[in-house]
Amino acid sequence: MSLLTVDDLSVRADGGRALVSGLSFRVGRGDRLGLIGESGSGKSLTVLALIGLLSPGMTASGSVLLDGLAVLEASQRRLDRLRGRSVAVVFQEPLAALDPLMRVGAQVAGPLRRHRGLRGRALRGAVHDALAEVRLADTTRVARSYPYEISGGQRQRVAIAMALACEPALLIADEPTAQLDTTVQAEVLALLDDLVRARGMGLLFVGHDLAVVAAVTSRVLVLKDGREVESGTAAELLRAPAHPYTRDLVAAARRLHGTLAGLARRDAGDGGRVSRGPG
Ligand SMILES: Nc1ncnc2c1ncn2[C@@H]1O[C@H](COP(=O)(O)OP(=O)(O)OP(=O)(O)O)[C@@H](O)[C@H]1O
Repeated sequence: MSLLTVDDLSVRADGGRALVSGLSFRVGRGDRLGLIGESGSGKSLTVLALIGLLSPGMTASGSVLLDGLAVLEASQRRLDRLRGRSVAVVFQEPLAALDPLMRVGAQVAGPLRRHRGLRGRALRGAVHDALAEVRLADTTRVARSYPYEISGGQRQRVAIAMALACEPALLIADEPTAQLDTTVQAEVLALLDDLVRARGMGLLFVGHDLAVVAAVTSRVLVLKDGREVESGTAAELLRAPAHPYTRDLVAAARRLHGTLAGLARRDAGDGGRVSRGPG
């Protein structure tokens, strides 16, 4: 059974025109789907609709089945249970997920305590393990730090550790590396790639940069003005984009990263592992 099945999803503001229109896609365990589009194309509204977090005044129609739950019709209580357990989201800005006044270790401990019932020494050990798993060196120092005392890349690693703490079946990553500089971005992408593979999770990766999205996903859906304009394997879209808009995205990615040769090499042979740099 598919983990996430989206059928004819549309999102409207106050009954006005559709901001997202007729989207359909599926993500199964171990699948990696990219959702790509320029600013304002409807990526964030789609993500919010999938997890039942659209703001008041926005309405979604169609159907979203996430781990067996019909999200658009679900009660708040069922949605609360779903988030964290079946699906976790990593957003662009890690500070949105972190409390600025709380030490990092206490924040990572929160979901581990709630979802896994851990306490005392076992909980401290699990916090250490969660921080080590996202390749943070000196986990003791990081755990004692406040979010503003660590770097942007370290904060995003902490946000990923919190998202993974409840062992979700599906990870949604909404432009998780957009705020990071190129080297750190490549490290965080490689980390996500490894974690998703190791845990056999489904991944929905949202972004505006085709080189980045293609580096961690196998299929890509291109969104423009809230509609799908094209979809296919990442390699197909990079080599032979059919829609003019996709061609623009490929051209933009080439300009940004100089060359897509690294990705082409990956697709040709080294088992789909993410290259250490997006270009
Ligand atoms: N609460 C809202 N009320 C009305 N319109 C909205 C609301 N939120 C988003 N929109 C509009 O819906 C469209 C899609 O927005 P969305 O935030 O999903 O785009 P996006 O692709 O995620 O862009 P970005 O990459 O800049 O985050 C935009 O035209 C936006 O102005």
